[in-house]
Amino acid sequence: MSQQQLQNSTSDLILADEKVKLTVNNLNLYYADARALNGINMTIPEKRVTAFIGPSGCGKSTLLRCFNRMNDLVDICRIEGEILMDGQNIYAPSVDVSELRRSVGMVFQKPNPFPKTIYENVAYGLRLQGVKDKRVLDEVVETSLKGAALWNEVKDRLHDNAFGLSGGQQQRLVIARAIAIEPEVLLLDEPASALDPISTLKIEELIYELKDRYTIVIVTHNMQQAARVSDYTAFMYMGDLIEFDATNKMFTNPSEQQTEDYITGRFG
Ligand SMILES: Nc1ncnc2c1ncn2[C@@H]1O[C@H](COP(=O)(O)OP(=O)(O)OP(=O)(O)O)[C@@H](O)[C@H]1O
Repeated sequence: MSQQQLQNSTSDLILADEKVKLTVNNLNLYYADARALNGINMTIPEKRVTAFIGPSGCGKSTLLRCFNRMNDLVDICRIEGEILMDGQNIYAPSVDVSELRRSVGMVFQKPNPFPKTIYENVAYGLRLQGVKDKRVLDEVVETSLKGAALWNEVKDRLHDNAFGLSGGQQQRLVIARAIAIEPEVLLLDEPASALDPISTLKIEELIYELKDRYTIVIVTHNMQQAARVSDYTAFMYMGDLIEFDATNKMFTNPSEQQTEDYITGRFG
């Protein structure tokens, strides 16, 4: 798939026509007394790729981490408002956070395979769930590695240590590990920023293929990447959501002057 095809295929989308997967209502987030997110309201459409762009420190990663409650791990972090997934508030007291993180997988900037074999990295989540049947594990490892476009490169070395893979292969392995437990949402925090251009292109193609099955939210510093891979783009600035629209519209005819200034490189 060429980069041109990646871009053109996303051109005629309208947010109002989409099925909603996640809804953010009046979300404020504080690190101690400093407010990092200011009254965010947005909907993330199902089985689409949504990109968060904006200058460093504007709150992209903070907002992304709200979707699987990773910010719970930060002591000084406090949240007001709600986030609904399929209509249920993921911040309700009854929510099982481990279960939420099973449904909402996350991949970070730096590939973080476990110090285990390629096979065991992918099988890890299933083993945690108590799956022991070798046929089931073999099958999930194979389908997940195929799903992450890595199978052909590793099928003859499944029992080698994952650290022997290249950075780009490690990142696809981490994606295979994430999809092995069949999440509904995949959060990608600058997944290609540590990779060379060819590995980056492979990750972008992979994102394009995965969106048929998952709702994908990606934080990226790279505007060309946002334009290539995403269906929808959110532009953030200093904790505010400035504009959120179909990517094609945002990059050709943004509604807000601030968005235009940012995407044309006038600031940020
Ligand atoms: N754990 C934390 N403790 C205190 N402040 C934090 C923490 N994480 C982020 N912040 C602050 O919250 C604000 C938003 O940061 P965040 O990392 O979400 O921005 P970002 O847009 O993802 O930036 P970048 O593109 O540089 O990664 C920044 O002012 C940052 O310093």
